[in-house]
Amino acid sequence: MEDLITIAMPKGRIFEEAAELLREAGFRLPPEFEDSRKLIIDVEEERFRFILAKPMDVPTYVEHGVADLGISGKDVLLEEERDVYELLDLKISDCYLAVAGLPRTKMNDVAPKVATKYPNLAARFFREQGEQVEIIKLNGSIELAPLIGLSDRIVDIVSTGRTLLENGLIEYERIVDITSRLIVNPVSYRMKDARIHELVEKLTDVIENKLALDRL
Ligand SMILES: Nc1ncnc2c1ncn2[C@@H]1O[C@H](COP(=O)(O)OP(=O)(O)OP(=O)(O)O)[C@@H](O)[C@H]1O
Ligand SMILES: O=P(O)(O)OC[C@H]1O[C@H](OP(=O)(O)OP(=O)(O)O)[C@H](O)[C@@H]1O
Repeated sequence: MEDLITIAMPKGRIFEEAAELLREAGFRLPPEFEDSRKLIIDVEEERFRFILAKPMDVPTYVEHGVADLGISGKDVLLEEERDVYELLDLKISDCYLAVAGLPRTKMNDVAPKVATKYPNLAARFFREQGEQVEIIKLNGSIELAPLIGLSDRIVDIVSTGRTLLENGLIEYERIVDITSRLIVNPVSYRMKDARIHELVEKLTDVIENKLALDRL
């Protein structure tokens, strides 16, 4: 279908908030949308197709054009640096990225080690600070690394701060605030501009209304 719009959705913790936002913007998503194990979900009467991907892979699908749009954490966009445009800050799933470690410790002078799920972002951050570090890529439980001597520091997401606290770690530096973004493939943006603009306008209204309510 020529004017079908495909949206890459991140499975996991962003998914429900993103689905709620889409419903509020008028999408008639099927009731089983949030519970399904299907990876492709068509909402035919609205000519939208959703594909469900790992959060870190969403920009890849959008860059390659197999998805026109995608929803992605800013952390993922900063790590992946894919050729996509960022259209809208959805203001959901907020958290931040920080440098953390054991209290009262200095980074090893000779070969400081930093464990993270975000190797590109972390390397860039320390390079910009003029610090040479060795990056150790992990896939989860990042807070474990300084506790057992794998690294001097970590670069990881902080949300409530509970994981740091319960593991006796402290934050040394806040790197960047994170929210989820709507991203678009540059070609789709030109070819399907009317439908994409319509969607962006609806989402913008919902986000602004929510912000106005929060301010009350
Ligand atoms: N406390 C948090 N921890 C991690 N990510 C968070 C948090 N709060 C919001 N986020 C957002 O959610 C996204 C990660 O979602 P999720 O944890 O489902 O994916 P994931 O890291 O690929 O998970 P996993 O590897 O455990 O399957 C991040 O990219 C970030 O933008
Ligand atoms: O500040 P908090 O509210 O404690 O949240 C932050 C923690 O949540 C994430 O881990 P996740 O739960 O995704 O598990 P993981 O270690 O397997 O990535 C993140 O990597 C932190 O460890």
